[in-house]
Amino acid sequence: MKHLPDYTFRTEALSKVYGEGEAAVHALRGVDLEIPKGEMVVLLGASGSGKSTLLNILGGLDHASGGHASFEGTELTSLSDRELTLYRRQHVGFVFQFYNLMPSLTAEENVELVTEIAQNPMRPADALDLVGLDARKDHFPAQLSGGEQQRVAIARAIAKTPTVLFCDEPTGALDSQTGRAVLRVLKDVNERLGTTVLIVTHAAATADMADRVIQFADGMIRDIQVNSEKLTPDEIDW
Ligand SMILES: Nc1ncnc2c1ncn2[C@@H]1O[C@H](COP(=O)(O)OP(=O)(O)OP(=O)(O)O)[C@@H](O)[C@H]1O
Repeated sequence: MKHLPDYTFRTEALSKVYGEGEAAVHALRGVDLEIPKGEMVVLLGASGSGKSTLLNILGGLDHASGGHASFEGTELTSLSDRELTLYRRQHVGFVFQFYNLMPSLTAEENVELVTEIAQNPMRPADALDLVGLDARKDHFPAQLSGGEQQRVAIARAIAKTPTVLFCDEPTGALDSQTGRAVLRVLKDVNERLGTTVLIVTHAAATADMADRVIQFADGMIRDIQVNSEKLTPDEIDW
């Protein structure tokens, strides 16, 4: 019997239009996609090609205008706002370019903000340990480097043990050495926790460490590449 892979996400003819009439922007124009469980996926494409829009729809932050998108077989496009909120809370972690940490809280307290409302959280100290910051848990964001702050943001995102981790330009504000450290953490999360990881980035070299590389252009997928061999964050040519 043929083994069918389990998919975290599938989309079919997914479209998104912002605005109406002459001001309408067609951000997604029919996206067909399958993302198998547990993969690390990199989305590349020029500015304005629709990458963040796709992430926002798959992450339950925005509604599609047409087509289908499913998460583990559940149709996201037919969920109410309340159901999308529950979906995000249970299954989705987000990491953004700017870390969005609360400046008046320590690293550990920033992570606790999430674990307090999560269904099946890790201990905040364990999440910080996983990103290599256990020794910095009592530090405030201003006492941490950019890369360390991003690792706190990753700890916060993974502490609720999400099924999927969305990262929009996670290394965009970091130098190459610090960026590598952040990518090592993302790879670790993917491999050790089995979390499906989607990374939107302009750093094209990141693609070499992905299982799957999706190239976007003008709201459509231009190319999908499956890597038979992956490089480590230390091997990629930044
Ligand atoms: N809220 C919005 N209202 C109107 N247009 C929008 C909105 N969000 C995005 N767009 C437009 O949709 C298109 C796709 O934007 P999107 O942010 O998805 O692209 P992107 O590939 O993520 O770009 P970047 O790499 O610059 O982040 C762009 O033309 C953008 O201007």
